[in-house]
Amino acid sequence: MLPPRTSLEDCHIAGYDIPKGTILMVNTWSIGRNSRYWESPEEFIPKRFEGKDIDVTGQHFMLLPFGSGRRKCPGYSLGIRIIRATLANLLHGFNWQLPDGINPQDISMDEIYGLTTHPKLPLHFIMVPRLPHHLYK
Ligand code: HEM
Repeated sequence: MLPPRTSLEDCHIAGYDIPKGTILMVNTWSIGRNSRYWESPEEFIPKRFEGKDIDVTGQHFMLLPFGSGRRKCPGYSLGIRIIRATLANLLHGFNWQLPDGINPQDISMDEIYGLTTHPKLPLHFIMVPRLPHHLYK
C-alpha cells in the first residue's frame, strides 16, 4: 500500500463515487499482480521489462515502486543507484550457490506484509568469492 491520500473534492473514478474528504489507499501490491496489466504476474520474469518503455517514477500506474504525484518518493534517484551499485558489486564479487540438496524450486517466495514486504522464510545462499583475495579486505 502507498501511504493514504485524502480526496480534495468529489470525484468519480472507475465507476466509484468518491466524496470529498475520503481517505484513499492505493494497493500497489495488488496492481503489481493484476493479470490485466501483467502476463503471469506471480512469476519472477525480469526479462518482461526488456525493450519496454515502463517508467518506475510514477508515470505508469501499473508499476509504482516509488509512488506517484506530489508525494512520490523524493529519494528515488538515490534509491535506484544504491540498489544498482549494491547488486552489481554482489554479482561481480561472488558466485552464488544454493546449499547442497536445495533446488531453485524449493525456495519459498512467501511474503510477510507490512510497511515493506519481506520474505517469510530466510534465503540461504553460499557466496563464493570470485576475485583475488586482497580485493575483499
Ligand atoms: C529503493 C529505495 C526506495 C523505495 C522503493 C522507496 C519507496 C517509497 C514510496 C513507495 C514512498 C511513498 C510515495 C507515495 O506516497 O506516493 C516513499 C516516500 C518517501 N521516501 Fe522513499 N523509497 C526509497 C528510497 C528512499 C531514499 C533513499 C530516501 C531518502 C534519502 C527516501 C525518502 C522518502 C521520503 C522522505 C518519502 C516521503 C515523501 C512524502 O511523503 O512527501 N526514499 N518512498
